[in-house]
Amino acid sequence: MNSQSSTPASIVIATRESQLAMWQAEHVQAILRSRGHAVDLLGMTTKGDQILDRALSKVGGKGLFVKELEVALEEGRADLAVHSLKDVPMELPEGFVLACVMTREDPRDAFVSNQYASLAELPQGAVVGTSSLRRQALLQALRPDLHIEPLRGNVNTRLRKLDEGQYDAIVLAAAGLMRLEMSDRIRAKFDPAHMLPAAGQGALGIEVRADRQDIIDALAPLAHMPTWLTVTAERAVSRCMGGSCSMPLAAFGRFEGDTLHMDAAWGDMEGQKGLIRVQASAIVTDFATANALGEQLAARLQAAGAVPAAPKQD
Ligand SMILES: NCc1[nH]cc(CCC(=O)O)c1CC(=O)O
Repeated sequence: MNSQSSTPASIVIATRESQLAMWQAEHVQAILRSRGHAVDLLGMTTKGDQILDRALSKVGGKGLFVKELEVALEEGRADLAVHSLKDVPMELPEGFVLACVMTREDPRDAFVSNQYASLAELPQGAVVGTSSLRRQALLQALRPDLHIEPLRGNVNTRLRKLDEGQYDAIVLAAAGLMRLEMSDRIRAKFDPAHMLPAAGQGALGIEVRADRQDIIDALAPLAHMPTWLTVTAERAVSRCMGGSCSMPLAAFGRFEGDTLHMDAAWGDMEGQKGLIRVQASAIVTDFATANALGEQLAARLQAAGAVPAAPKQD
């Protein structure tokens, strides 16, 4: 397909149909409309069945949901996809790029419970729901007495399971609850110093085909550079650790002037090394310095005993 560089007549956003995904797509739709673009949504039902074999074999990466949207981009049925950056694999499949990263919502994790106001108030041996290995490792370091039980599903499903009484508390990203106007469910926000967020948590990234310069140009004004640089450093930690959702890994950065202060944590799945935490700071002004800082954090994690997953060949 030819590379296009004119202003697009109308822009189509591919989106999953969960409430959070729809909110995120509509958010980008509203911003683009306010900038004078005509924007439509292409809602896509669940994974698998809509993926054509041809395209499936071409696209790599992890999340099936992300893949499905990429197929729509590849086939030209849509122009962009909005993702929670936390769910986007560290390496996009060939032919796709992040056109921009937008302003970050609250990056913290939220403590959600119908009986207890905070983690500290949970009784000994209370049951906390999360399927995130990162949250599990960090919670266990804070409160070794807690019973962590798996909790899957979208945000609404997880809240329903809490309300049914299966857990004393659950941990969710504050950003998701705030976007869905369910901040009233948040009993406490964790201090990132205790519950270090996942790389990219709370930030939205917009994925496009690398050859769609017209869309990349249209999205340029939506970029928030401090967020983009911060999540670039966070994602570099993850990439260097071979991170995926099957590794308990946290990476979080915040700017103070030009200096990006970073924290990272890695949890030992076998439990022997416990939780390894490192810090580093550097002046970050571009993607190269952001990546270098993330790589330094990953090197420090490994020097302290963290074990990266099988290296990627590139
Ligand atoms: N893994 C699911 C997911 N992906 C993004 C968010 C929340 C929004 C965000 O972090 O941007 C959530 C829910 C959660 O972790 O509680």
